[in-house]
Amino acid sequence: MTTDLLTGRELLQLYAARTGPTQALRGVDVSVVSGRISAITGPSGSGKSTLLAVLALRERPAGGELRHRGRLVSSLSRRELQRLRRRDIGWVAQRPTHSLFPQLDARAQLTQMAQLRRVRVDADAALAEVALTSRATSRPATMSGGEQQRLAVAAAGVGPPALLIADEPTAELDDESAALVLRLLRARADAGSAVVLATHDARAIAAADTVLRLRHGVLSGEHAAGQDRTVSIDGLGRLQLPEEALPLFPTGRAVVTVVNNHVELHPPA
Ligand SMILES: Nc1ncnc2c1ncn2[C@@H]1O[C@H](COP(=O)(O)OP(=O)(O)OP(=O)(O)O)[C@@H](O)[C@H]1O
Repeated sequence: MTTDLLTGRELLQLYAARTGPTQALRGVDVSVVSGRISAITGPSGSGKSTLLAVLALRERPAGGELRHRGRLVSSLSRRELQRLRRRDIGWVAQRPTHSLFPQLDARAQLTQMAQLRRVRVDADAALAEVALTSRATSRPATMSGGEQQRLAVAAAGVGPPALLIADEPTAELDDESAALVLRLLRARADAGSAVVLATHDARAIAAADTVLRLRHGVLSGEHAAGQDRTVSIDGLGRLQLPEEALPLFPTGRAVVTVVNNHVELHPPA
């Protein structure tokens, strides 16, 4: 089943900085679809983690409109938001220990998550899925970074949740661990979760159904696997060219020709 779980229009996020407000998101339109993996990619500081935090309902956007199953998120009460975050949204932080309970062993991480979400989990099967059977009674602090990451993804995926969000889930992983994590994310998407990743990792990008590219807080491109890339054009007609096209326009100017039903851009002669 593929349906829009979240839709964001003109999302804006600002942070206070010493030099004045930083615009981390500057008018992002995005749809998050159940049953699919979306990868958000882009250079460091382009707004990936910020967009994840907004989509995970952990941060309120400073502007724009975010809808969850058609309802305006800004109209939800604090209690409704808390309930959604606890029951429906799995979150894997950039540092996996930030999304794990430090005092619980690996098996208890999964059963605790199941209790919070009011679902059942076969914890041993879930640990086996990420090759952590031998670590069932280990706490996060005694596990390697890769094991912590696999555990964090397994715990976030209990349910499965309607929305599963992971910030750089494969960045520090060797190929074998990355494949396990990506397989688990695919299994959760197949079970109905909308999966959203922020990633620089070519392995994760290749595993996604849709890739969104952010640059300077603006969505500069989007493409679904096997399809042409599309870019957003805002109400004023502005678009961002793909990064690889920029060297064609070293002066920052282009000659624009509208030809029948398409537009051509050339460097000035
Ligand atoms: N809490 C905050 N306070 C102030 N500025 C912030 C905060 N969080 C993010 N920013 C700024 O917002 C912009 C976007 O940051 P964000 O972390 O979303 O980027 P990113 O693409 O995830 O980067 P990275 O790949 O390095 O994790 C950056 O300029 C960053 O410095």
